[in-house]
Amino acid sequence: MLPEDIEGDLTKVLVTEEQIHDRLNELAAQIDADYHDKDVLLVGVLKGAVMVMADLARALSIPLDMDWMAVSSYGASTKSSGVVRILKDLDAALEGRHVLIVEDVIDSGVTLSWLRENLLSRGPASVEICALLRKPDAAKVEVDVKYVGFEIPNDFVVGYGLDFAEKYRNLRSVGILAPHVYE
Ligand SMILES: O=P(O)(O)OC[C@H]1O[C@H](OP(=O)(O)OP(=O)(O)O)[C@H](O)[C@@H]1O
Ligand code: HPA
Ligand SMILES: [Mg+2]
Repeated sequence: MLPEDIEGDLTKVLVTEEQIHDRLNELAAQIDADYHDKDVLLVGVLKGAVMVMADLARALSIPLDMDWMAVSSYGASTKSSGVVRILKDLDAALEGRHVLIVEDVIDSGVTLSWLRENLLSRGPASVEICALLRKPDAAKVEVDVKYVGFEIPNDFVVGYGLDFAEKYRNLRSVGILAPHVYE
């Protein structure tokens, strides 16, 4: 259920709390199998990936480390600026590490294609990506993503970590933001 004062801000709920929970468990089973003999470092991309990271990490059975990076390209807008900035870098060194980037959404692909290259330049053993949502029709840059939760239409969505101007991140489901909120 949505809080009453927010209900009118969404045109519809796209992915429910239960669907997210079930899909993350499926992805966690794949990741457990793929990394059973490897030490994995989960890299969460602040702030949007906080919820995915927290729930995915708890669904995994393999031992793992967690680190965080903050990058931003949207600010208080529904359009990517196209320029990715590091707001907070990783604490961990990546040489020889198996890195799994955890993201909320791949929209234009600009953030993740930039981030993958940036992390690859630090000498890790591998870099893969797990994203809860992907918008295939919005892709400006192709990104090779190993684990995807849901493919969604090219609408601006909020909830489960995803914001508009820092709001709505705490919604339990993912919904389409009504255009009257941002137009
Ligand atoms: O594929 P792209 O078009 O690059 O968009 C995806 C990125 O944009 C959002 O982050 P944002 O810059 O809004 O920062 P936030 O996570 O703090 O909200 C989202 O969390 C992804 O990181
Ligand atoms: O649809 C979106 N919602 C929130 N943040 C985003 N960042 C890229 N795409 C989106
Ligand atoms: Mg954002």
